[in-house]
Amino acid sequence: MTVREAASRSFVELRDVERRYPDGTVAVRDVNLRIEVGECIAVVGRSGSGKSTLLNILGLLDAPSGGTVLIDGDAVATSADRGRSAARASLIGFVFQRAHLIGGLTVAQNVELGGAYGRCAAAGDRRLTVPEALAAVGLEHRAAARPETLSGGEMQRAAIARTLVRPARLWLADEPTGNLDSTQSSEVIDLLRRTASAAGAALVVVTHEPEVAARCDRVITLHDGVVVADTGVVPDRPGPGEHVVRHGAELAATDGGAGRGFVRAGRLVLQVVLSQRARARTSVLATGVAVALAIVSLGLAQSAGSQVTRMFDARRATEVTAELLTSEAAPVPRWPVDLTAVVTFPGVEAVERWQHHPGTAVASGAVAALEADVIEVDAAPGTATGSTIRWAPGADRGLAPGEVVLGATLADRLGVAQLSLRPDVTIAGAPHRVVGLLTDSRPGTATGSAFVAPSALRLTPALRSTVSIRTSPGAARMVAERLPDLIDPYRQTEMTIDPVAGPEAHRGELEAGVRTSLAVLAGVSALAGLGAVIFVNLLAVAGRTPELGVRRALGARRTDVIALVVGECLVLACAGAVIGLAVGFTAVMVVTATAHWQPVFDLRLLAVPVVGAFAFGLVGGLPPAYAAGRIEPADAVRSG
Ligand SMILES: Nc1ncnc2c1ncn2[C@@H]1O[C@H](COP(=O)(O)OP(=O)(O)OP(=O)(O)O)[C@@H](O)[C@H]1O
Repeated sequence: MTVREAASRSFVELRDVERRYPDGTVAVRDVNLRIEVGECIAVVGRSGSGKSTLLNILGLLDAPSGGTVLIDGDAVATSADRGRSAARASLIGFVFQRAHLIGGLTVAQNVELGGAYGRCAAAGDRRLTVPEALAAVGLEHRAAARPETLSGGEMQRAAIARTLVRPARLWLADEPTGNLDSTQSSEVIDLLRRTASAAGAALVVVTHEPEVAARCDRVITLHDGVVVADTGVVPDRPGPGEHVVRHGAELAATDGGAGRGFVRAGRLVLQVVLSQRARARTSVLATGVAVALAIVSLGLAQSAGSQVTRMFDARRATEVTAELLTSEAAPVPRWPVDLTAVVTFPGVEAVERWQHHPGTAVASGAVAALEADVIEVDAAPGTATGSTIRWAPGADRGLAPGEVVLGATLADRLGVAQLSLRPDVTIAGAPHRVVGLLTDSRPGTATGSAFVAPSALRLTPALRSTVSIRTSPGAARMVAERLPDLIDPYRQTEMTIDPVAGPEAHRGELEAGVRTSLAVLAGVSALAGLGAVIFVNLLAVAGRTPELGVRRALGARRTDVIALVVGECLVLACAGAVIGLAVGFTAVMVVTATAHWQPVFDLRLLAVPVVGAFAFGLVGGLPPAYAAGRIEPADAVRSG
């Protein structure tokens, strides 16, 4: 560009500008204007005449549907959002009717936000630091105050300070005194004029108030979207070459690089998170509950699974039962069953052999004769079978010849259930003293049988023997495999060995069932939490439309707003995940301790909060971020 071109060029130029809204309303048309640096212009007109629309086009919040807007010779108004955002950040300052300060941030933080999205600097850049800007508007004593505690005039002064920390050279004020009384109104307009002039900026004020318009150098009147009067240009201003603004690619170099941008974005995220306590609490809570539920479900799945395993090991892998059958034709095995080899086999802890003599005559004083199953047992029943015996007072808890332990049912039938009376019964014609009652027996319902020590009684032939073996944990399978050789090396008897029939298969099935159902519970709770997080964040974004609009007006690109919302969601999700992890592990400890289970902590569970934080932050943050990215700044600042 030649010096001549620069000299003949206006700072802002509108050529045949038109704005037609999608519903067909033509808000402004045929607007041709030139604005020079240093001018103070009032835009007046009846309600609906197009003043705000014109201001939004000048402020690059809205794009014209026809015509050209040149700022410093660049047609930025019709460029893509990214270019308009960058130009907004570097050139434009807004003072809105309602100040649009962000609640939850302090006045100083609000002012600081004015420079937060600036990616470029002007030569001779006159922007102020936050304390300087606050001092310039007389608000240094309210730096730490919340915006909601300021008076209307103070709010507008804070909004002016927010513009002073920007390198803005086109200041746009939409009804800046609309909510103020006449004294405050004059003060604010004078302050605006003074500070805009000191910043070397042009000031355009939309107003309904004639007193405000009277304080400006030039008045433009709109009627039905058309400029019907313009009092002209005041020549007392810096020359167009005096402020050369560098923007676009050339200015990106002054951005400070990706690292600084990241730190700046992080600070903005933290500001929002800390300022929106209620939303932060709800969001953290939803993530925390979901992560805790997932941890509890998965943690308990492991503990419960291992509990199932141990129960199986404890109950099943320590027991072996062998049934030995002979036939009536050859009731006595030719090779005598010898349990010595079984008793001394490694891992065997106790052996108990029952020889069943069915249909043996049993009688008592009260009952003449019954046929019952008489079982010869080496010692007292219960060493390996876990049978429960109620012993008679003074009995030595063993069976000697001439003594009998009666099954509780049989004792009832014989009318000898009163052990204290030391009853006698007759078995196969021989008298026996009842020394105990068998009330429960795991290998079968033996409460109808009578137990005697091996003796010379003339009993019916034993066609069935049961050998019950208790082993050390885990040895049952090996004992079962070797049992036929140990008991009956020549295979004289028919033998069934129970159980140890692949308990791992059932165990694995059961364990998998427990794990699957709890994993489904974990998944459902995670989805419910995610839904809650998305809902809360969408609500939060909807409530923040004016705030996000202000950020956009201050130069934030769509991607900045999206990154801000996703960043906030990530921070909240991380906080929730940490809390969820702590609560989840505590709950697993409490539940397992209460249920006397062995707690199982798989380090892989630590992945749950990490994955949870990312899933809740990113997946939960994307829908609200998308909604935030779609906010149109022009509509958003109007809606506030
Ligand atoms: N987003 C929109 N969609 C459709 N029509 C719109 C939209 N925004 C504004 N308008 C219409 O465009 C016209 C100009 O509106 P604008 O807000 O610019 O006027 P204004 O002079 O600023 O009014 P006021 O002084 O009441 O704020 C009005 O008829 C308005 O209803």
